[in-house]
Amino acid sequence: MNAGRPEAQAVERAAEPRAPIEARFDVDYPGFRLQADLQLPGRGVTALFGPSGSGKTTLLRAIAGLERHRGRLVVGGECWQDDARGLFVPTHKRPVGVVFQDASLFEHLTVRANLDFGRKRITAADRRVDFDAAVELMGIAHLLERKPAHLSGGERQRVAVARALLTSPRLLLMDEPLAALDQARKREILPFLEKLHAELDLPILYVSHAPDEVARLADHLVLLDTGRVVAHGPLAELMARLDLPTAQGEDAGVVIDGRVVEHDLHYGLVTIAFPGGRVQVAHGPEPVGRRLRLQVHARDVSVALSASGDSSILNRVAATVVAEAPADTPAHLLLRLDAGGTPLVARITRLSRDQLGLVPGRPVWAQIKAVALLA
Ligand SMILES: Nc1ncnc2c1ncn2[C@@H]1O[C@H](COP(=O)(O)OP(=O)(O)OP(=O)(O)O)[C@@H](O)[C@H]1O
Repeated sequence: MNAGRPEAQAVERAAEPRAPIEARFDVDYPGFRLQADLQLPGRGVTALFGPSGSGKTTLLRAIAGLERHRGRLVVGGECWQDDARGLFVPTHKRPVGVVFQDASLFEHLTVRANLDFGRKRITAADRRVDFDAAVELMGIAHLLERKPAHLSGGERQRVAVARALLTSPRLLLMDEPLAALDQARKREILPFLEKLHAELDLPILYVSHAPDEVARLADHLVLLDTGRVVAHGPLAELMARLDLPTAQGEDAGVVIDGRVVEHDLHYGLVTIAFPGGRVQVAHGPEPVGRRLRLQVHARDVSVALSASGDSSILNRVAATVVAEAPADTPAHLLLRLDAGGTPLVARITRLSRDQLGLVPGRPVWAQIKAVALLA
């Protein structure tokens, strides 16, 4: 173990802007074509999101170099593939960590030996993630002497993530790492992935078709459909777009990054502020100043013309109607609202729209029935 070694660095916490990831690929399978030309942020979590068969895994594997397709790829300023120059860095030479749906650990080795396998793939000089730090980050210290057969699904995935980190990657690729887990295991591992995100300055590409995971973990979103990039950009911006498939269905809604500003111990509420407003939600342990992500579903937002407090709905935010779009039933529509710079989406009936005259430019009050705290 590297405990106490002065040169061992737990994490990289560089504050300087990171070179973006440039990925251009043209994949031609019989009956399926993927064309992507993306510039992705060099830090944070980018989710590749889309329906089954849209090309998420194909794109991830092309980036890992597991399959060779036509394209160009630059990560952290290093070119890993450039067809124009005949350059293709083979996958085992790329500083990339990959975590798949099934943890694919060596069953005959202990957790410690599995982790050592990851660590020994690179020379001491190239090591940027310390053994103890990776173990601590994934909360697996108590599992080190066990064999994988004696781990739960969530624990296996945490070991797989730690093993990937110990290869000191410049990029972490995760292909539906939670898909094989039940809801309880998923809930167990999500906080570790959040910690990974918060503490490591390592860009992560995360394939998922679960909207709740994406809302919770992603900063940036790439929406794929039948091999095409439908849209990509910051998560909050894309979730508020009415013209994208994400605006439809039960999970439609916005994510808002806010900050805890006050606790009301008497009523057990915590106030979270964001540009343009504040909401109160059931009290949690989060200290004042803590940044939190909120999710507000379109189905939980209604619209009123006055700020009448004559209702049990606690959270009302002044907003302006920006635009409307069809919803999933002919009776409903989606309204995009602007609450002092923070977008909200409301799913209301067409009848209400006409009765209240909710046209673009109209000042309104957004009544928020429920707010989910995501992190
Ligand atoms: N090696 C291959 N040869 C031929 N076709 C392939 C190959 N790999 C994937 N495909 C096809 O490419 C398309 C995209 O598959 P891909 O696995 O990338 O989708 P996905 O978005 O990750 O789907 P899912 O969410 O179901 O995992 C599919 O139609 C699939 O059948």
